[in-house]
Amino acid sequence: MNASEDKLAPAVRSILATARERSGGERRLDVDARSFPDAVAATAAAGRVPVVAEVKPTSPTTEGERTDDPVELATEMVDGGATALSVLTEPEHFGGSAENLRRVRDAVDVPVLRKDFVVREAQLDAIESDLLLLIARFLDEEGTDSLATLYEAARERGFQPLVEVHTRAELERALDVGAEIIGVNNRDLGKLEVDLGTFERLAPHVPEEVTLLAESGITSVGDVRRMRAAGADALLIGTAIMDGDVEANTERLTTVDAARASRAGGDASEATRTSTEPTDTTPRNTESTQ
Ligand SMILES: O=C(O)c1ccccc1NCC(=O)[C@H](O)[C@H](O)COP(=O)(O)O
Repeated sequence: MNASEDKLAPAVRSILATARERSGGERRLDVDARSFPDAVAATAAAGRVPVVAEVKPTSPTTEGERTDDPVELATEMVDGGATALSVLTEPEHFGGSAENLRRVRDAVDVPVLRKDFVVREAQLDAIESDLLLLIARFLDEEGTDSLATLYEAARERGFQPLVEVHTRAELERALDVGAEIIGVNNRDLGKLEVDLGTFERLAPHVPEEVTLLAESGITSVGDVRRMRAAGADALLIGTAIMDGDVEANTERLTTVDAARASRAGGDASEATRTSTEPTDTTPRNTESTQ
């Protein structure tokens, strides 16, 4: 175990160990991806909040497992207004599978994210998807490929890489490889605690041209407003959608009156706020780091 792995929650260490062992695909993929930035722009233009709804049967922080057919759940999410879907493919800790992703992507026409823990190039070829998650914290470590290598390899295959970060240093690494889609995970993989302030601290350091997602811990209409006010182009929501009526939950969280505010203090392209509620669009302290 290396020093940075030692700081991970036991469940996450186990996820990473399993991910390292996983085999890759048999042939190099060539993906014709559905554009995520275009889908986000279309949703925003229609006056709704762009949400990536996650098919997440279970997780280390969830009690029990949802065993509904993933295709039914995915269809309900799209009917509820989801801009894109995230499908867990990690089997042991999240109850996912590559087959779930294949079936969901065949059944819907929105972009679909492969939500897995990819650490080596060959693993990119396991299954087609539109978006592909690369978690900065897990890469550039012993036994993994570098973020730069995986980012380029994913792009060459036609994937749209979503680079996930949690700290300022990880954000800089994402920007260094030229990431065009970045997700700030509010969940700390060390303690598995959620703090929406993570997104608020990092968002001012993200250039406007990047498509920026706020991930994890978004449970209420108030949280949606808070993340949009901090500059989120889109929100990745799992638990709050999976818990109960999936279509109604998705609709509730996508129809919030919450235009995105500028991340750098200037005018954001879609910041045509109609809400009468006071909203903080002040630029954040650019000195703050994590
Ligand atoms: O969700 C977990 O318990 C978890 C534990 C360990 C590593 C990753 C984990 N989640 C992965 C995710 O990124 C979330 O599923 C996703 O951001 C949605 O989060 P939420 O809306 O809080 O379910």
